[in-house]
Amino acid sequence: MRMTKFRIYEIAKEINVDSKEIVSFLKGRNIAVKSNLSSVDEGVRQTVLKEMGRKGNGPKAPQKVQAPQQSSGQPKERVAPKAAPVHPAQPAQKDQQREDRRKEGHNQQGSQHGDHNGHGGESRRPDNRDRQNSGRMNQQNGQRTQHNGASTAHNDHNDRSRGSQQNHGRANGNGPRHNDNRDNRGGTSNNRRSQNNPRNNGGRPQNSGFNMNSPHAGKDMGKRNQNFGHKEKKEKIKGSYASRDTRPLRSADHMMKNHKHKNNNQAAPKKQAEVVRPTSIEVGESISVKDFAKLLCRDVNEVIKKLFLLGKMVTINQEIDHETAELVGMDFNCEIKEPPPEQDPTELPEVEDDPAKRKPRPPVVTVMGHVDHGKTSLLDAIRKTNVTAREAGGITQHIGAYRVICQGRPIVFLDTPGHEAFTAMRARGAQVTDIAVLVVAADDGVMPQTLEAINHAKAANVPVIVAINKIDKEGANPDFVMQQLSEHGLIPEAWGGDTIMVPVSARQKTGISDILEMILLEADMLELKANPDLPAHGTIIEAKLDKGRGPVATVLVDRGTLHIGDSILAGTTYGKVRAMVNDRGEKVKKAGPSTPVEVLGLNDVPEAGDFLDATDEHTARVVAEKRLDKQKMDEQKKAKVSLDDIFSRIQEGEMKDLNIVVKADVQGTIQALEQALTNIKNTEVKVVIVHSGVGTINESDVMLASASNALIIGFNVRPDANARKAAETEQVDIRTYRVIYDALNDVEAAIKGMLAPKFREKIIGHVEIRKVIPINKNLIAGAYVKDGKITRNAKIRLVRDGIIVHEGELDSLRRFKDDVKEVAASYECGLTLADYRDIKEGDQLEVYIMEEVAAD
Ligand SMILES: Nc1nc2c(ncn2[C@@H]2O[C@H](COP(=O)(O)OP(=O)(O)OP(=O)(O)O)[C@@H](O)[C@H]2O)c(=O)[nH]1
Repeated sequence: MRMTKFRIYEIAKEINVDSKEIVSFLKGRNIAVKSNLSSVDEGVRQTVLKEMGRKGNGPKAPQKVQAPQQSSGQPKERVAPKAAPVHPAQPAQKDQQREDRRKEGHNQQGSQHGDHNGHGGESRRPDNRDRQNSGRMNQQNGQRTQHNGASTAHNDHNDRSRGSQQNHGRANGNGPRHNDNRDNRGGTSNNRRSQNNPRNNGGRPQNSGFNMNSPHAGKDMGKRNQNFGHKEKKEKIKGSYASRDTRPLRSADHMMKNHKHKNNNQAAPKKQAEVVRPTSIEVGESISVKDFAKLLCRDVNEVIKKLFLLGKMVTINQEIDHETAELVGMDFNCEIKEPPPEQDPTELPEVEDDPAKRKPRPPVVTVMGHVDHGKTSLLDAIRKTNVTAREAGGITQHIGAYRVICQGRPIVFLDTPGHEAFTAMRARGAQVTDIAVLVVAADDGVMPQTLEAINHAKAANVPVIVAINKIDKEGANPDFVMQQLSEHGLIPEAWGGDTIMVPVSARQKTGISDILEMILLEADMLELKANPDLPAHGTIIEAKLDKGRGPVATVLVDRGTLHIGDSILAGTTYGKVRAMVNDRGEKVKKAGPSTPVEVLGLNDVPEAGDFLDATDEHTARVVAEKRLDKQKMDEQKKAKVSLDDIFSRIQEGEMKDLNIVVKADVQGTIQALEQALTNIKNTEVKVVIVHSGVGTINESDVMLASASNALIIGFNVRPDANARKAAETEQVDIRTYRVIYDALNDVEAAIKGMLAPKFREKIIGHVEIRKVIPINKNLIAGAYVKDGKITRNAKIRLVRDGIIVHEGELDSLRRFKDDVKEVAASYECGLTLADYRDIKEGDQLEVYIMEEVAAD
């Protein structure tokens, strides 16, 4: 910015002292000045104003004003104080003085203003000093000002009249007397008003200040033109705020003028400071031209012009899109940014987790395996040998997870063996397990649940370490187990694969430290790390309502550190950590990464698998409430993948893989089905068999399907009661078939979007055959309705040991000797099946109807 220079004589006028006095004052301070024409910078000027201003404003000042060289000859506009910033204290005083004097002068002059106006019209622009002192002059000149055309009084008169005009301008509308004099102010007054007092013209900047209502309008024009000359000069000298750059800033202009009006001397430099415009702004998808201009700090017309040049004809209230705003922004050297995405009210803002600040953390292990292969025994063996023995005074306590120490390093074990808890957790989106230990009994080998466990671990992408248990037993054959596992993709390291397999005996506690060492080795490979210095984030492992303690949740912290007193949010619950208890029943004050602790202080019982976060109290409560609202809404529309909506989900791009769990009565069928299903070709979707097995569809299948968002296809098999219940709560679609072709057709049709079933099967009850009585040639079944009901018209499915042996209809249904339409739960009945006689005691009947599905 160009440095503003001030002439000595200008400063002298400003503070009513002799220029020579200033020259000598400056010389005395070793500031090189030659004469009153020398110029000084703002700093020097401020010094002079400060040091000499007091003197200048003293009682001597009025006399100074009358000095001839100051009241005539010099182009006073050049020293117009608007351009010259002064010490802030002074103008305020001056303003006050001026206001007082204005009142006095005004009272004295009364209506005579009009008479003086003719002179005033030809007068020059007043300088600041004149205006400042005009009140005084009015007082001083007293009678003299009443003589029209008196040449000696002319200047004074002009000065005085301008002084009063200015004050009128400020006070305009405040009283009838001021209004009376409105016209008298003529061009000069209007000119000044237009520059100095936007309030007088409704805040609109006017260039002319020409008052059309004035009876002197014509005269005013002329005067205005003259005054323009002055004004232009002044603008040139000052690099004025009225320049092109600043003019569009109407509101800022307005403010400046108001400000100026109060303090003429301060205006110009401030004005320049306010012109600073943003170099970047945020604009959403669209914005109105008006708002855009406001953000840019530009006049709306400027923006419209730019848009016009871009070929867009828009009006002030019209919306422009982000891209257009970007183009305009470029022209104005302003970057147009996208606003940050809106925060999901049910989620906490992401915490910055700098990988460089992460520190190694202990691994979290889950033990899985087939029933009775020794999962619990292994967990007990590990706990006993590594917790109670090594950590004195510890009374192990079941909190859902525990820590053991091996080679001085902790390992965390989840207490619930089996893949059920693991998968249930995963179904909720939480994956706390780093490593899975698969227990396989050396005397039993790979069993159905072993395979399930393998598939669960694979689906979760968790590395598996195999514990070949019960090696102490007679008939134990670890090699055979290894071979079996190899067939299912787990090839032992000893055979060139990458699966660690450790022979152990949970009963004799052998191989325990080996397996722990292997866990640590695997953990090292995984490079498990977490930053302990962040706000805590963890997963709820277990939660219950304790009579004495209220909601108690076991949390496994996975990042950050949880402290007593932290405000926490867990699923839809929230609260403050009141107390924490570790797996040895000790009270702790903090819990870092991979530390399981019981947490007290939540307002309700969260669910296992919920995430826990430490955050501020308000956020915890608000987010929990929002989650509760969302949960309610979601429950209404929650649905897992079902054959019926596969197509629409493919269309929406939601589904790339169609995950299927296949269960069948014999292994051969599974293979055939798997092959046929994976052969279904579609460009958008790929069929993935996440698990397959022989036997009844069980709860574990449902949980795996839920976790993998899969559907279950059963071939000649049925879901058991637990599976049915789980499928209902987890909203898993189970489809059962008796002909491979039907199954393939359905899947294919669903993928192609052609599956439009008009009927859907609805199971209405379950009946157990308790006795089979042959009467004549018929076989009558004495049956008991276990749940729901059986109706005469219903269809039935005869299931023996989880396998469907017949599907058909009833021939008759009786209670005692009467034919009945239906028999309710807990009643006995007699029934015969249409065209089927192979009924045995213990057979189960699944009773169902085909329900019409409402068209979408
Ligand atoms: N001989 C021998 N028996 C064992 C060993 N480990 C476990 N057992 C026995 O095997 C049986 C089943 O052991 P659990 O630990 O209950 O097996 P699990 O896998 O937890 O069983 P579920 O909880 O029913 O799934 C028990 O009778 C144990 O005593 C072992 O290393 N050697």
